[in-house]
Amino acid sequence: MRTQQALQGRLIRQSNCFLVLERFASPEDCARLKARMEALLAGFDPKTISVFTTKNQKTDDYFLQSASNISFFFEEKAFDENGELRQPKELSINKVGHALHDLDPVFREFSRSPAVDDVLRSLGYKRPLPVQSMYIFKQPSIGGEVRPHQDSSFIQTDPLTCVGLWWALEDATRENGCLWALPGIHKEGLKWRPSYADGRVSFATPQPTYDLSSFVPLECPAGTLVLLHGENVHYSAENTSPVSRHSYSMHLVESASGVRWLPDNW
Ligand SMILES: O=C(O)CCC(=O)C(=O)O
Ligand SMILES: [Fe+2]
Repeated sequence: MRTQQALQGRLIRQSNCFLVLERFASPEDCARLKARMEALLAGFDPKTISVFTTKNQKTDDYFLQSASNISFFFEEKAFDENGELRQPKELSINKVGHALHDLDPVFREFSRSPAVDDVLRSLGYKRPLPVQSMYIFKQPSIGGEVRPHQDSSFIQTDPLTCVGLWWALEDATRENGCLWALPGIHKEGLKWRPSYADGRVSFATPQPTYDLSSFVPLECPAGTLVLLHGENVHYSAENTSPVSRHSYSMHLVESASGVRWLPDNW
């Protein structure tokens, strides 16, 4: 099974810039990660409020510091007009990130498993280095969209080596906000990168717009691993359905010699 996954994995970098591998994670893996996230959420005090949206990306300190923390971001639509949560905190969080793969033992074990390592080696990575991870909830009815983007815009090395690993922990469908990807776009290179002002990352420069009719839906059952080339453009729509769409994703770069981490990355 592993070899088969590894061989399929090699194809992605040469062809469509994404690959969907069903049954990569077992039902037990998915249940373990979901239960762990439930426990982390139970210990979270919702007084720490930071909203995550990709509409007009902000860089407050809570967001910036989340690179090396387990931080909680609310859905934009989680609050009523008085600023109070409309639903329990468990159904109000957009995502948790961005160092689960390092700081949490359960996510760490999953993220650094031999199966993950096999896939990365099959893609040609010699010293794959995880740089960020996140758990996205796509909450029922209020799960926010993630606008079309390339992961390499935010995670840059010279040469570019970012790759995204995205796991469906619940079935992902068009109704609950599955990923959509643009086949072949990685061949056109990196389209946009954040600018930097006063030593801070800024999303002020306009991002490219894409014709959404050219994207393909990556609908998949729980347990599926989706591999995304760093220059692939992908997005996910708002979840207006009554069903959540939990996922876990991790972004990695090559850290072998000859590859330089750009110092102005977020
Ligand atoms: O899960 C989503 O909706 C988007 C995730 C994403 O953009 C990523 O993992 O790179
Ligand atoms: Fe992404």
